[in-house]
Amino acid sequence: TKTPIPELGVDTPHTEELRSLLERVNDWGLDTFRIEDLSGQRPLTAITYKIFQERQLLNTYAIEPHTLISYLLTLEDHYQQVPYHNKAHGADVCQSMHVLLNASALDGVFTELEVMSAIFASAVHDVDHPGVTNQFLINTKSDLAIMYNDESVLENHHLAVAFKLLQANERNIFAHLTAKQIKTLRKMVIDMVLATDMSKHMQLLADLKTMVESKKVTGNNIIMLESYDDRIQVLQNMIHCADLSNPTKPLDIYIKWTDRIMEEFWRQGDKERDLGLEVSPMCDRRVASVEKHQVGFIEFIVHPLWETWADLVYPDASAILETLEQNRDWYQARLSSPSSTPGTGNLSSSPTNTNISSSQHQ
Ligand SMILES: COc1ccc(C2=NN(C(C)C)C(=O)[C@@H]3CC=CC[C@H]23)cc1C#CC(=O)NCc1ccccc1
Ligand SMILES: [Mg+2]
Ligand SMILES: [Zn+2]
Repeated sequence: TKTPIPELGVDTPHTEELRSLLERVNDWGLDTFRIEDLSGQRPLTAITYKIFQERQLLNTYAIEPHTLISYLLTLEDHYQQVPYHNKAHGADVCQSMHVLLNASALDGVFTELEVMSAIFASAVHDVDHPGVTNQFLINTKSDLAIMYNDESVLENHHLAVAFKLLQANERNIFAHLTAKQIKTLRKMVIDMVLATDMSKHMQLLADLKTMVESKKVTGNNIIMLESYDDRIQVLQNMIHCADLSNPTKPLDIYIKWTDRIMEEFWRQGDKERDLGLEVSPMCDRRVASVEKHQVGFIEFIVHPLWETWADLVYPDASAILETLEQNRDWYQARLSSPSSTPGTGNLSSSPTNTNISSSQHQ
């Protein structure tokens, strides 16, 4: 005798439009911002519920729809209202992960349980993010840094919150899994979310490159992964790619994510300045040397990762890599040519105090 669940899992007057947008849940570049508006500010619940249905996970694991909705709504409410690391980012990484899992080179490679672990991990991966970096939490001797001894502080916290929320019976979506299945799921989710700590990036990428060099495939180009280490390594790189996927999306969407992360970095810089701490790189809104950071972020972090991922699942991620390179070229062209705005002269040789506001992105 519970209240009936709305068709799309969330209460909205835009059912028709939201339904047709969610039909495109398998496509790269789905507009998460539009889903946020049409779902009554419930992008994470709407998208994750759709993906669980799409993959038949409710049937496979006897998950009660009410229980899934109850968990997702509570999870979503535990994402903080910060500029970037909010519920829309959680929804975006979850949907990006869902698309990456569909690569034909990975067809039949992962079990249903591994797939559910990956979708769950991406949905929860930044829950209760306070909008500041691990280094900031460590520098300010925060309770979280004390709790986790300065090691992957945020990522440990996201995991603890996500699993804590499962302890209520009405939210325990894994109630009908066997003890062995829960043990496997828990370990894989922990390994994936911990891999989203950027301090693990270089090691993850090095291991992925080694795997690509020694890649073994079946007759129809499907990747063979024998050990747990190989399987979790691919899933860790997959969630890391999803977490670093903003620059691979359509430019208008990429720019919106960039505006959000910069505002979040700049607010951290404001806090550091107020606390008399040294302002972190990328975090000073007064010295936003955007061009240097932007090129650095894509050139040294995002492109090397996606180039290697595109090798692993060749040719499934080629269009994604192409969009990334187009977006990079667009930014570089803008930053090296004289800006249309009078008085700023040639940006690339401009004083570092050139502050490219988001309005100039258009
Ligand atoms: C979406 O853009 C981003 C999205 C995410 C991040 C992250 N950075 N980091 C580290 C590398 C500092 C994290 O640990 C975060 C947490 C986990 C994963 C990655 C996150 C950075 C950017 C950027 C930029 C960047 O330079 N734009 C500069 C720029 C400004 C205006 C116009 C164009 C470009
Ligand atoms: Mg994170
Ligand atoms: Zn994230």
